[in-house]
Amino acid sequence: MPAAPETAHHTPPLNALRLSGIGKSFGGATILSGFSLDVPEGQRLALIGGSGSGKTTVLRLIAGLERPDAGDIELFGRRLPYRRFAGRLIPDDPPEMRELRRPIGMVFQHFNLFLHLTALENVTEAPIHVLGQPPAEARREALALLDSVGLADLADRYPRQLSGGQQQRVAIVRALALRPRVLLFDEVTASLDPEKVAEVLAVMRTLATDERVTMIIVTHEMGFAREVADRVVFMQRGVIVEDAPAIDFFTAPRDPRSRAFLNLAS
Ligand SMILES: Nc1ncnc2c1ncn2[C@@H]1O[C@H](COP(=O)(O)OP(=O)(O)OP(=O)(O)O)[C@@H](O)[C@H]1O
Repeated sequence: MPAAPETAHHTPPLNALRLSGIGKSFGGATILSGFSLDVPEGQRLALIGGSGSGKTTVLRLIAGLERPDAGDIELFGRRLPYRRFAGRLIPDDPPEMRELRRPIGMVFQHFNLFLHLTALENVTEAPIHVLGQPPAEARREALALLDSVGLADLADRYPRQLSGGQQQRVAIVRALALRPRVLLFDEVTASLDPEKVAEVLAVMRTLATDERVTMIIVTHEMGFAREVADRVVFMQRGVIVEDAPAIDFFTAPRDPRSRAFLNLAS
């Protein structure tokens, strides 16, 4: 059947993210080779796989914490300006790079909060000093966000005075304060005591109902991935083994390696 003609009423969703032919090695070890992935705007993608399969590296490349050795990264249809110099890719236009990456927020396994700042100051730091938001307005918005995750009363505490689950909720709010269009979550519950996992997953579940934000979630929590993700990408040794709607992946995985992984993970 011929494809339906595209009209103003039927435009395909914009890709929030496109990775094409990405290569990445550390030392002599090739972690990713010819890695490609398109993520439409608004999608909730669970990126799963065994330890060392390259999931964190994919997130770090998107966030700009690592440089690709080869390939292109596009955010909202614009290619990140890398150019080849002496056999390596280097950022070509740092201001443009920063601007293109601004809509990306990342939440890490180990929270990465500033230990000398209170919860509130952790949240307002970038809005005030990076975005130039007026401090009073940034504080008002940060307090509302902290309130939305049940932390308004703890806004003046320092990270060491908070539990791991509370610190991780501050870290999520810190990412949200920059109004990201893409949120990257890297095993955000992996460092938490089991009883604190639920409170962080509850916050992420609420976030996942916001249709405008694209989310890429690296997780070992298969129950959570099944519940919030639209799509699952399963990686092994830097290669995508299976890429499927979440419902299909969890009920009828096609690849024997996916089946083996799910049996191990469940
Ligand atoms: N900065 C680095 N220097 C050297 N090797 C690295 C670096 N970052 C990652 N690696 C290696 O790259 C491989 C992939 O790591 P990555 O963290 O992306 O995997 P992962 O799928 O996220 O694993 P996990 O589930 O254990 O976090 C691993 O073998 C890791 O040791």
